[in-house]
Amino acid sequence: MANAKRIAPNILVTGTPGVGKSTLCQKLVELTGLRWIEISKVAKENECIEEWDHEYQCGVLDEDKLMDGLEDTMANGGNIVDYHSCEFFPERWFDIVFVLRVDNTILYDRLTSRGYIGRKLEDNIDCEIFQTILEEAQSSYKKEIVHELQNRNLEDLENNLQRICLWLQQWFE
Ligand SMILES: Nc1ncnc2c1ncn2[C@@H]1O[C@H](COP(=O)(O)OP(=O)(O)O)[C@@H](O)[C@H]1O
Repeated sequence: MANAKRIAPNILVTGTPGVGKSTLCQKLVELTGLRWIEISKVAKENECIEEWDHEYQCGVLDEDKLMDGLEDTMANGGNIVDYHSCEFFPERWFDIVFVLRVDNTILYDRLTSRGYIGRKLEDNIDCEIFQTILEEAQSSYKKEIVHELQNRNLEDLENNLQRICLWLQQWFE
């Protein structure tokens, strides 16, 4: 079994930028004590950025270097991985995958208040409208471990936290 040696499960939280991954992960860490792995941050700290994409104002990942660096941590389990893409992670790493979703009008407001404009703003809105990350997750992981979670407001957030904590409790049992 892929998770035979894990002391705790590995959770992937993914979705378009602005859907609320960091907010959810921060709360999950407080509730569960699991380790939060923010891929963008880890990539920067470990020099896993190959180049800078000027149009999108973001780094292009050296995926192989990043994966090698995370392998031992992931093998032990107990991690919540947070990233806006998911197809390049090894499938065996994750016990469950959550894809956060929001209505595009809500996402628009969140991204404009973050300072996104022009192409970067439009492409991220399109990414959500065309459910690109959900489809990416469904084609990269077993369908039964991929869960779509609406994350429009604080009530959704609360429900999502409860649902994930319940799943975790069952995993430990
Ligand atoms: N469930 C929610 N309800 C209302 N606002 C939220 C919710 N989740 C996140 N936000 C807000 O949306 C913005 C983007 O959230 P963030 O967690 O940074 O998203 P991501 O990590 O996916 O880019 C932040 O301003 C955050 O406060």
